[in-house]
Amino acid sequence: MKSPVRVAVTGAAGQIGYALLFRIASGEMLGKDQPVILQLLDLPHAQTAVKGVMMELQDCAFPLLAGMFTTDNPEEAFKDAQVAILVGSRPRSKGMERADLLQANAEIFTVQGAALNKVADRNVKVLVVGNPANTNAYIAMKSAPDLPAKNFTAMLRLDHNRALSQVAEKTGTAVSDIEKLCVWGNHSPTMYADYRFATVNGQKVKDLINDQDWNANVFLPTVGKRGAAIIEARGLSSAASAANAAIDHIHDWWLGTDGKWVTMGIPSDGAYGIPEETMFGFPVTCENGEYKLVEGLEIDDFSRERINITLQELEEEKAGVAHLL
Ligand SMILES: NC(=O)C1=CN([C@@H]2O[C@H](COP(=O)(O)OP(=O)(O)OC[C@H]3O[C@@H](n4cnc5c(N)ncnc54)[C@H](O)[C@@H]3O)[C@@H](O)[C@H]2O)C=CC1
Ligand SMILES: O=C([O-])CC(=O)C(=O)O
Repeated sequence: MKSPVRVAVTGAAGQIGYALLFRIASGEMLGKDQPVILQLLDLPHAQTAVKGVMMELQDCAFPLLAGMFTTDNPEEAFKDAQVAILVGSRPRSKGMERADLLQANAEIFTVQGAALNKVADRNVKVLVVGNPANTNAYIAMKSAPDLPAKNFTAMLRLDHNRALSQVAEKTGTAVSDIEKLCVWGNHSPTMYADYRFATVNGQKVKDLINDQDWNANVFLPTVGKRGAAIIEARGLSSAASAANAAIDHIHDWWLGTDGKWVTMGIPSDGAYGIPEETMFGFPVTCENGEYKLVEGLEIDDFSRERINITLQELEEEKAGVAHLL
């Protein structure tokens, strides 16, 4: 039996938490032979609700759930954590712009970055889900100077999965057969989902679709505004699909992708003209617990324009929180 992995999850009482914790405990994230200890964080007023979720986790009798606790203290929640999924933040409500969220959430991520810096396992894999995810991840990274910057990532996987499904529907193919798709930039409507390199059963997706008008005017807006469409329809932001994307992101980072491309928000090393440290969605492959940037892709004029738009938004978000760092 492997020794348990400590997984910290913030916002444990929230709707993403409810869709996420059971799947972590059942082994879908780190493998069906990997015991886990859940270290849950939420605000003081939410502790009773987290205890209710823990009662349900207990009632599932998951063989891989080796322990769990809840706390409102980040330094307790992140103690020795090997995986930290930072979900807790204020979600966007109907009519609210993401920029409005920036300020309120920035403060949360300076505190949590500092706590990770102090108490987490030195190889902790951090995934920021709470919006604005890229900038929150950047803040956490900058607040944790003693941890390697590469340990901090932001969730672009939901955009990636949304793009996969749209491409599969358009081409009448199976999502599982599509390879080499990626999403560049910010987790926001400016993200640039890019199927120029994608293949399905060896055929080029670009040739199968062969419709730049659909790309620019249907595909990109559909993927980019999907979160808002779900809020409009449900009255609540995406939760199950977001939790699923978080599982995919950590699963692939931990267990590898067998050479397949996935999208992760990672601190830039300067590649593709993205300034160093910018938390940016890039195509990566994962192996031996590390992600690796897919390098050397050609960036055409349309792509450069789209990448610049999402980069500019990230630079503005970064400037908006500079006084906190
Ligand atoms: N990156 C992505 O693709 C996606 C990100 N999101 C974001 O995920 C976040 C969470 O969404 P939901 O679970 O739907 O929200 P929710 O409101 O249902 O749950 C948030 C939870 O976080 C807790 N919380 C707030 N501040 C906290 C703090 N400082 N420390 C610990 N816990 C704290 C709240 O008490 C609450 O239990 C939102 O920011 C949302 O916008 C949602 C969907 C996709
Ligand atoms: O749009 C939102 O606020 C929630 C979110 O991040 C998404 O569904 O992509």
